[in-house]
Amino acid sequence: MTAIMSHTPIGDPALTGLVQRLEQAKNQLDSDDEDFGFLAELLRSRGLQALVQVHSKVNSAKKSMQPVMSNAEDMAIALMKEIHFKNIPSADAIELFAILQSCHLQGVLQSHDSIASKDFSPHLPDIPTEVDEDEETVKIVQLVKSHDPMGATIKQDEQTGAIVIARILHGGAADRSGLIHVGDEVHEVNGHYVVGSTPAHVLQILMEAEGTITFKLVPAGSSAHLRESKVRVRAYFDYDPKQDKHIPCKEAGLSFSKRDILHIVAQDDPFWWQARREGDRSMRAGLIPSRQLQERRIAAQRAEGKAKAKAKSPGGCAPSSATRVKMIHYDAAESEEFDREEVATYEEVARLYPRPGLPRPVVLIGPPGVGRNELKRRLVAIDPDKFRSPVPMTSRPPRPGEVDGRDYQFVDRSKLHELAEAGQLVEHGEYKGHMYGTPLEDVRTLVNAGYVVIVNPHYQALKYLRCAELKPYVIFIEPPPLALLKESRAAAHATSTFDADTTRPFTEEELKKMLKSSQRIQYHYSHCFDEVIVNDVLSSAFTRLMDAIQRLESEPLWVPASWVQ
Ligand SMILES: Nc1ncnc2c1ncn2[C@@H]1O[C@H](COP(=O)(O)OP(=O)(O)OP(=O)(O)O)[C@@H](O)[C@H]1O
Repeated sequence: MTAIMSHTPIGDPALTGLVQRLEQAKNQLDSDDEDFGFLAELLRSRGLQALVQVHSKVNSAKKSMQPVMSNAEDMAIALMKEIHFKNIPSADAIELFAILQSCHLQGVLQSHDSIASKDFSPHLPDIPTEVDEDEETVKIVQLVKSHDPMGATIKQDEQTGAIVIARILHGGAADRSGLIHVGDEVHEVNGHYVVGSTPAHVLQILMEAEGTITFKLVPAGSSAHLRESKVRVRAYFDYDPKQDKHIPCKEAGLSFSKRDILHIVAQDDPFWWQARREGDRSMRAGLIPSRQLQERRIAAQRAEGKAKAKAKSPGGCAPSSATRVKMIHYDAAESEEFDREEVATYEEVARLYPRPGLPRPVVLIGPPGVGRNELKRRLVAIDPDKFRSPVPMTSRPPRPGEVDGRDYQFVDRSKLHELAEAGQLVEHGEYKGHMYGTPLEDVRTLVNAGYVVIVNPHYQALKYLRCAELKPYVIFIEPPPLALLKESRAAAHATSTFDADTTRPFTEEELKKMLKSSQRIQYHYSHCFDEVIVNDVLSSAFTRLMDAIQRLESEPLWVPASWVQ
């Protein structure tokens, strides 16, 4: 009540008016003093006044409001990097790092950037005033034709024969107009009546049109509004829509290369997803084959490969189909261990930020003899307080000078068997009647103690190591081409690892074997690799490895989405 009587000045005229009206109403209405008091207090409250002020400011500035940047997210990452590399960051810097790292702030920055990079112009000319008599059921939409296609595909409805909008590409001209929806019937394009004609005819009109294109559309019963998904995937194959005979519209396709990160914006069509290349702020999404479609294609390619191999088989007597397919790519003897059934198309990914005190283990994969041990040894030697490698177990007795726990953990064969049975060994094997193995638990212990764990297991160990718990960074160490491989190994007097009992150089045959094995591993496991380092000149390969580890500690990197959720 007192609040009404005491006239504290109110800045906003609308609020002042409301308070005055309230006073008048109070005299006319038979209502509770308490209610009026409450309302008056609310209208005079500083909070509401501030809100109204902000609203008025935003309203008046609306026309001139322009985003100053569209890469706030990149800036935040750059800032985080800068803080990370500071020797002794201040408490404020550490707090800022934590704020920038929070997923909520990242979400806000991401939304800001998408809004900021949207271009809502160009301005369209006025819509013609003459419209159909049945104007309630017809809408006229104008789009400006530019180098960007209209951002929609059309098809002929199988039942009615009408030309309808088949899909709207996210961010394309049609999507941005907000006026065209899936299922809308196209009646006219630039004054050409197209009811009863074919999609090809409509496309012809569109191609010939210049400047503004005017559509007369009958809206779909329920407009299927598109909601943009947040899914990111890593592609495991190259795709060129121009080479794809089955894509509904080649111009609407999105080309990409193996390992590209794609932002999937729509998955409503089981065969054709819509996607943008991550970081590509271009307006329009493009069509890409869905996972289901791509898996079918790979299966069909394999079946075709099998059939061809069968046809070629001498004397018409084909070997077992599984072996035959392997022989197309490799010699069968060495391929038995590969899992032929795995079809890598897309993997859902998310960004993983470096976790202070919990470094990701580094897994070096590669063909035998390529130099993984050498690289690991150099890392541990350069900084033993930072890099550690688990000590393997063996069932063989210690040799003179060998120390238990330093060179090997000397254990009973039964212990190694037990761990192997329980799937608790990263890798294990038999050599000259003795068992060897690296316990998974030892990797865990070192990671939790804050060490950057370096392991160089057999590629099949990826099955155990590549998991959400350990979140490893997998680097494939690749041999250089044969000439350079021969030259570099000879110059360094490299010792062959193919024969453990002698210290002789690699033979040419062994180097060729290394290259072949490298191709095989890459063919089957490249979807597990985060990076490939060519071990040509040892010192450069080592520098690249150190750079990779530094990135790992300072940058958010893409990992399987399940590791982050
Ligand atoms: N870039 C290089 N140039 C010259 N020599 C190299 C290079 N990388 C490694 N070597 C040498 O090649 C030999 C084999 O390397 P290393 O033992 O590290 O192979 P590896 O990949 O661990 O093999 P395996 O998996 O069979 O144990 C060693 O003598 C090593 O010093």
